[in-house]
Amino acid sequence: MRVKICGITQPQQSVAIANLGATALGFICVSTSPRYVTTQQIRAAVAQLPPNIDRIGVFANRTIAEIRQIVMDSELTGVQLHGEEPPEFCSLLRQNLASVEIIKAFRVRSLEHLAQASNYTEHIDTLLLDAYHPQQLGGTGHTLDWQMLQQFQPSCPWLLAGGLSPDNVLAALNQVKPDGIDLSSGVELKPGDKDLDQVALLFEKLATRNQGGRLSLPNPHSPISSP
Ligand SMILES: O=C(O)c1ccccc1NCC(=O)[C@H](O)[C@H](O)COP(=O)(O)O
Repeated sequence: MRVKICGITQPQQSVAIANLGATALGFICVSTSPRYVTTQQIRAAVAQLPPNIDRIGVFANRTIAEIRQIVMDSELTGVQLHGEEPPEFCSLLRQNLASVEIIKAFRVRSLEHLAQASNYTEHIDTLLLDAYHPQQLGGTGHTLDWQMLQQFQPSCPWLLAGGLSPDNVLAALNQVKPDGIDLSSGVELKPGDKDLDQVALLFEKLATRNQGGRLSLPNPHSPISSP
């Protein structure tokens, strides 16, 4: 299963978190976030990473030209759209960023709202479901209604986000069957400063579950993901 740890700001933490088992790291390119990082900071954070770790830039309501520039300058392998980007925008971005994973974050307000996710699946690589908050775009620490997601089976891979932590991740995965998970504030000391003990605990918990025999699903864009 993919495990993305988001909101990395410190180079030494990015390597440590990859070594603990993360398959993807997220870098917040939204300037209003307390986890915001510049292109220079991302470059420093990804410089020592093994090539199989996905490097995802998180954007909200930016232009294609702006996203493309940051992707190129920061050597990102994926883009996560966390704003109000419509399906047509995702499609155009995909055409402009060949072989870069396009993840559309959906901040779920209700079951009716969740139904709109199907409008995106043919234009993106991966969906991410996150908690809705009227003032915050992400990193809220709020969980989704997992019961509501029990039947959620989109036609593309999807990641579960929103308030996950070592304490609740197994309960979430008992109810919901995503292709991967995304965590930020649940493994933090303070915004942008990850708690490596909590990250280690997360992977210990996930390992107990993996002993049950589930196979890992790699990112199809990863250079070493082919059989
Ligand atoms: O984390 C932020 O500060 C942020 C700001 C603006 C847009 C998106 C942001 N985070 C996106 C993520 O992928 C987080 O990991 C996701 O929202 C889950 O966060 P959390 O509930 O803290 O685990």
